[in-house]
Amino acid sequence: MPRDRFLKQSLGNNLYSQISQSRILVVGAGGIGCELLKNLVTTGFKEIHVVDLDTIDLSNLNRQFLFRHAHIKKSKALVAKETAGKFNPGVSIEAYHANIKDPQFNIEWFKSFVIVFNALDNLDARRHVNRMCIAAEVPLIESGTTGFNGQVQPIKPGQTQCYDCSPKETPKSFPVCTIRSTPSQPIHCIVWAKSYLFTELFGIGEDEAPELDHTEDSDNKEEIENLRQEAAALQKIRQSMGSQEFPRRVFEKVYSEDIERLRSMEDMWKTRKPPNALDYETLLPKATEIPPTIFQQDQRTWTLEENVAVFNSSLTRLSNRLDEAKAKSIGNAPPILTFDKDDKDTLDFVASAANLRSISFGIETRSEFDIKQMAGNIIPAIATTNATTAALCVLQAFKVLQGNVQKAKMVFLSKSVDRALDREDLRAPDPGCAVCGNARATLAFNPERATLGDFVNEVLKSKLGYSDELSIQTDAGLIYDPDLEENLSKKLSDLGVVKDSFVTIIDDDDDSPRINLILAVSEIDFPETSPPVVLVPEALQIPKKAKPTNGVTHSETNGHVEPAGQKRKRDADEAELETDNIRKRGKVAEQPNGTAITIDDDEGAIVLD
Ligand SMILES: Nc1ncnc2c1ncn2[C@@H]1O[C@H](COP(=O)(O)OP(=O)(O)OP(=O)(O)O)[C@@H](O)[C@H]1O
Ligand SMILES: [Zn+2]
Repeated sequence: MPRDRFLKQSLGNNLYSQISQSRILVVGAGGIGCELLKNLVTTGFKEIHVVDLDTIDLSNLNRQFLFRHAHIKKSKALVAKETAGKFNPGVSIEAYHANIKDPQFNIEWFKSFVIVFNALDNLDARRHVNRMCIAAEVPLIESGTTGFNGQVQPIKPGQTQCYDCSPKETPKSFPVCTIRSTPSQPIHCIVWAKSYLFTELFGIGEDEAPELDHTEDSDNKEEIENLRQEAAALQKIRQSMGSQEFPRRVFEKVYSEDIERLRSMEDMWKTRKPPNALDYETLLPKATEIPPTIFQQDQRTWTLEENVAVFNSSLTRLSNRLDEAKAKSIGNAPPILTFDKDDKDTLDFVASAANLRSISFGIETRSEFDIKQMAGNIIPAIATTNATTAALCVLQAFKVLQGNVQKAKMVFLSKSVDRALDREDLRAPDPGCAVCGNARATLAFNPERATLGDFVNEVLKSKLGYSDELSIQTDAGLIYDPDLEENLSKKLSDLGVVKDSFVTIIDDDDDSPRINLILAVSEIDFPETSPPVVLVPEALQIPKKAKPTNGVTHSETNGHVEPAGQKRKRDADEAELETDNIRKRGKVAEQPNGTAITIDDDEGAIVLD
């Protein structure tokens, strides 16, 4: 078949046959996932499993090209299987419309794959797959994109850093006082409009908003109390929703009264510019003259009066919607509205309310288009970035599959004039990493018989030589330490140690503790004569904890060690090519600046750097 002939030519016989026998997993069938599936299918992988929990949305169609309009609301995984399957009739795709964290995807299942690809969009799922791959000792190709930036990280358990070896940024939240009293940037006003004003008027209140960080509350007790009273007053105004007076009352409350109150707190403005109250009466005549089409002009910043016009009109539209919802609602829970960047009424309200607050505080205003990006925390997804990143994932996977993990690289894609692609050597695992800096084994036990005492005394102390200073943690919490002796007589199964969960043994010895031991739990039907609990493997060497190396980790490349992150020009050997041989075998075109080499020989290899 011609397809296979060309694949064999371009990949070489060995890699080709390895690829065609590899059972692989793709987690996520979104932006990167669609591109990846297409690449994997056309590269000759024959058994691909794909998991995605979501259904197809209209906004996915511009880049998730395996999906069409008719597929909206259908399962991403199932439609991706159908469409990508057609690219190569020889492929078998197994699709799961499910969360990768579901118990059916246990360590045994992960072990059945030769390699796993992450094409996810959130930290939590990425961390989970990383942990499962480490436990199952399966290589993982981790990837992600934001706008023009992309990143690929090959992870080989035990040999390279895992996803959790380096700290990750958690989503940004803002102290509540910055948002409610002392904004200084447009984003502060946008968060105020979206998470405070919108939810107080149409939702269930600000306390649920993830963008608001209440940790500083205890330092500002008095101001927090004032803010609570402000919110309570707004709740009263909410009761007049639907009346002609409603927009005026909201406006005057938040842009006049509340601002005057803030202004009167002189201490607050010693080092900052105080805000100015806005006067509804003076603004209204001009605002009423603004044509109603103003809110369609979302690419330019609106004037003060234009913002007032959009504020009034969106407030009326949203009030009417809430009224209609109330008329239709059954049961006790009052209907609410939630902000959605694609819901024009809610966006109009948030954009105009944020801009009015910005004007009051002397902060620059933004166009509705910009506010949409910021309020939805969206950096636009770019199809080209996803496509390039997915291609890089496959190229890195080749190296891992060929056993050349020392040649695999962390690859960065960016919008740069000089160099769109950059790479870094993979680093050695961080000994202090909570996920991979641990010893691992399997804990097998008989749920009918095994007690915590059997486990602690027979296995941990007798066989592995732990001292009394140890504690045991399950996914649900602490089940043993020297103060929890009463648990020793309880069955492991009654303490939450269940199949497919994890148990962590922490050595609390002061002098030279061992690294944590993470046990993946499996239940086995033991014969009556065998011990009720065993570890696999039984003889386990658990190293002592090493002192972290202050972030200066080293990576091994071709047998020599060099500081991670230090860039070195790739030589031909590293590019998996013997320059001389290539020159003899095929055409080598070296670009004048020496940065790119293109090889085109009879075996079809093309390498670009
Ligand atoms: N726990 C999980 N289990 C399975 N699939 C997941 C899980 N978490 C996220 N996903 C999937 O990962 C994919 C990530 O794709 P992508 O980043 O393109 O996001 P999207 O939701 O499709 O698009 P956008 O967020 O840009 O609107 C999504 O299809 C999402 O459903
Ligand atoms: Zn790690």
